[in-house]
Amino acid sequence: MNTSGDIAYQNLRTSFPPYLPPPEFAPTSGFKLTKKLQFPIMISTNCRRNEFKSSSYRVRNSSLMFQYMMPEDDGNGDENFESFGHWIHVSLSLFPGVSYSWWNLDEDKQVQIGAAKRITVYLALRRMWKLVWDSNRWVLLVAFGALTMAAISEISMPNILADSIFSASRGKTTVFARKFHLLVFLSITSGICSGLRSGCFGLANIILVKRLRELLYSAIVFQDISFFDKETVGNLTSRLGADCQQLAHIIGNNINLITRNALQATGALAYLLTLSWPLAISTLVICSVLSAIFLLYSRYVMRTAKLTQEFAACAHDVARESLTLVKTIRIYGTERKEVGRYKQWLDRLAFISTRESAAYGLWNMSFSTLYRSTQVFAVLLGGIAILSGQTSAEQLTKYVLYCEWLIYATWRITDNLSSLLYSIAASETVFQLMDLLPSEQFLCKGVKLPELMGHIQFVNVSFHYHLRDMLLEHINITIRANEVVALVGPSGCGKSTLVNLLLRLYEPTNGQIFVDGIPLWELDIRWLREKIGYVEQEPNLFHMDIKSNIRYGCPMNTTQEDIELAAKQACAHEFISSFPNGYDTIVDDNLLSGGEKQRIAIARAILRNPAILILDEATSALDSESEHFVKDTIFALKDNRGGQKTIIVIAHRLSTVVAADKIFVMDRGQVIEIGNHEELLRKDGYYARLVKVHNKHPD
Ligand SMILES: Nc1ncnc2c1ncn2[C@@H]1O[C@H](COP(=O)(O)OP(=O)(O)OP(=O)(O)O)[C@@H](O)[C@H]1O
Repeated sequence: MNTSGDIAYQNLRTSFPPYLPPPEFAPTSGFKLTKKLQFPIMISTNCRRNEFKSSSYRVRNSSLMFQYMMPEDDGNGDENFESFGHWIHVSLSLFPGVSYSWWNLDEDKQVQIGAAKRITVYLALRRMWKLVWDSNRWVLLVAFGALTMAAISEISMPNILADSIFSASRGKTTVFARKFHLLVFLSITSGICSGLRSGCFGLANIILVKRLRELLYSAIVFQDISFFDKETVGNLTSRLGADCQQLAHIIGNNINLITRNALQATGALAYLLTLSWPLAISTLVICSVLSAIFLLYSRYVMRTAKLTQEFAACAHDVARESLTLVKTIRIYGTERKEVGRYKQWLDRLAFISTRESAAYGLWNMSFSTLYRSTQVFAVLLGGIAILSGQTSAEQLTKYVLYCEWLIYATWRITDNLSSLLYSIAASETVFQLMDLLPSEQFLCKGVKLPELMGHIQFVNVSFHYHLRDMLLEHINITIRANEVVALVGPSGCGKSTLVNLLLRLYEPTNGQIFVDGIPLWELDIRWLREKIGYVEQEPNLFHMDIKSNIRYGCPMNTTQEDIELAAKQACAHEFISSFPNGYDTIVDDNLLSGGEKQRIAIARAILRNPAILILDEATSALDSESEHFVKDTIFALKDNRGGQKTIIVIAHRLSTVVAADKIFVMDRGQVIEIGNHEELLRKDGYYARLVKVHNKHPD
């Protein structure tokens, strides 16, 4: 790459990072910045276009923002010709439809979201209408009743207004008084009805957003765990927040205003037709032209809406992630990098919004021009009609007033229609998520056994995560009821995954898991999970008091004494009691140490007196003394508290596993050794080697 081109390119990248491809896709030679850095500046089409196209950066869309690079001048170039070509290029870029048009949108994202099923305006409206109607139909009935009354009152007023003025000018006192009283009556009616209309539609907004969020949230919560592996939390919360709010405007604002203005427009048109049909038709023609322009504009709005929605969700996701990991960011000093990452999405949002605003400006310009020309046209035609004695000044006044109403109503309709289409476009992803069927696990009612013994069998089980290689291969293990077993093996060999399969968080790719002789998928999974106590490596706490955190998800009624006993067994009572508010202290994920969180999670698992207890590195953050105490208590619980327990322990510390009845040694997704501590030592295999290493470097 030549030096000047290289530096220039780097400068451009620094200034406009989202709009230029990364350096590996940059033109390699023969490019320099032109002298004319005028708006809009572009990337020359002679550069390595195909490479640009194949990259994730769409130069076609973005280049047209501000950059202009031309092949390096060999010294013989014709300046005038270059300038002329430049301006042609610039002028053409202002028109939509040209491949390098300024109006082209950054549609990389659309490719990704293209899977979202298209929804028609009718279907979206019907769904939203039903949501409000089913919750409170009276709100809608009163709202539409008030809307109709207000619209009729308002549209009658210009006619009566003109009648009053002209009756006064003609000295007809009685007529004037009657019209004046009518005006007062209509003013009061329209005032009351408008207030009622706004209030009821506001209420419909609230109902709709609440129902949308309820339904969307419950649709999301009941998805398979693998769904959450694919979707980001920020994306989902953005759908629940901003997108639902956007959708709620459809009934409360858009439909409300569109219906009101449609009624007013119909009334105005009816009056116009009675006044003068040629004038009415000329106004109609102008309204039709406006509608045609609006159609073009609305199609553009639909596309910008979807992109805005997606980019906003991505920005939200980045912000959520950065704020959640703020400590890591501070420690690694990556604040600026994170701001840059967030800004990248804001830039893309601004890119779309700029075009959207420009399109809105154009649309408003067309409207204003046509609106004014209607008035000019009316005065011209009306003036000719008055001069030739075909119409009166009163009729012309009424005509001009109603003409204004008609055009104004048309503008309000189209304006709200564009906002409606914007929301409908945003509704696609929301409805798509809402329509997801709950996980199979919640749809089928499985078998509930009278008692869970805790006999577990993995028969030829294989498994891989979505888009990953096979992780577990042909696992055949048996865990007898009331046995304590340990899973041992190097990090990443699939120990936690094995447990995830037992909890049915994922389904095996092959093979079957049996619990008490029944295939796992035949059992009522909620019932089974009630009987399992699970403590994960990095337990999470909810933002609520410690007592509620320990009691969380417990299927039976518990007293304060039960909670305290469980906390004592988990070695948690002492530190909880040291807090000023004891068990009522509000905690969350950030307010306790790792070891404290683990102890609360262990207390939570002990409290529910499970038939199967799974401890996945559950004591890894505890000091040795507490770990031994907790381990001894848990093992002692085995035959205690009204029922036996099968205990599965995953641990790296060998001190935790030596007491197990059976140890499964895993490596690269396979169980390679089975036996108790002594048996495995005698085998002198992988486990024995682990013990030797451990004895050399005890933790
Ligand atoms: N949700 C997931 N999606 C894709 N891959 C995953 C997922 N969860 C775990 N993995 C991958 O599966 C492999 C096994 O993970 P697993 O947590 O079962 O290992 P482990 O033996 O419990 O490790 P450790 O002892 O470090 O906890 C890892 O390579 C991990 O990256």
